[in-house]
Amino acid sequence: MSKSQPLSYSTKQQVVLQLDKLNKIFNQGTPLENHVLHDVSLQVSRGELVALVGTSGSGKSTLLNVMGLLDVSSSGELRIQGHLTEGLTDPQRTQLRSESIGFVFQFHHLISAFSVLDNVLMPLMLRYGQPSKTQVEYAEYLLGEVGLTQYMRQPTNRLSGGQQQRVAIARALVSRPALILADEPTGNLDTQTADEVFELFERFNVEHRCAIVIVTHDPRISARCLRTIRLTDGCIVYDGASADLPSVLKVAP
Ligand SMILES: Nc1ncnc2c1ncn2[C@@H]1O[C@H](COP(=O)(O)OP(=O)(O)OP(=O)(O)O)[C@@H](O)[C@H]1O
Repeated sequence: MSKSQPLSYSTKQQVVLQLDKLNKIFNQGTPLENHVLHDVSLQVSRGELVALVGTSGSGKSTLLNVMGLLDVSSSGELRIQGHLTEGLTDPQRTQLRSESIGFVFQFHHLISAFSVLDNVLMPLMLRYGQPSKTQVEYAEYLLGEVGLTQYMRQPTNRLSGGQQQRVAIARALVSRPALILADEPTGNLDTQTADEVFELFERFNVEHRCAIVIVTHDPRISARCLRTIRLTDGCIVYDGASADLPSVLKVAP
């Protein structure tokens, strides 16, 4: 699978993410062994907006990292857009990740010395080198969509936390990924800014039909996702409509 050879998955593929009996054991076989994810099975389809919730240490970030090919599982199967990921080489995993997945983290990970526009273009520059005119225009369009046209040429460190998170969302979308993985993207924002940022996720979820999995401790945010997956000690204890989540499982954080 060379850099110039796109992966041959069907764009009609509706299941974007499929996990089958996935386990993650840190420090396996040592006295520090820590079995964090236990037989996690789930599917996420195109256009779904899913909240991933659970108490601190329940394994949410670990699961998100494995889903995003940032970490490997210890056993089980993970498919991204139909591609079985076990057995892929590192370059193949990188290619699949950059073609299929956009990431938004709590602390945005922007490069402060670069302009807002260059930060958004970064995934494309890493993949293709110099971005094309069409790609630059799309990045500019996305910055318009997140309300940052006037800041495009400024370094990101001049922006507020909410504005920086908007840049991170535009950056996650610039490759037109089928899947967005967001780890507490509103965690360090005030309530109003968190709501505004989440509204962007909602909008892009509808307009671009990307699947979004969002780790959150905020019950207001998870309630606005149609589906909630709840982890307890690395096991899925609930996967269904957010509206039907039993109140005993709603307890924050
Ligand atoms: N690299 C690692 N090596 C060993 N153990 C790890 C590693 N990363 C995470 N863990 C352990 O995995 C468990 C789950 O951590 P994780 O960060 O996934 O939880 P979380 O649900 O995201 O927590 P939080 O809500 O506090 O972010 C914890 O016991 C943590 O100590």
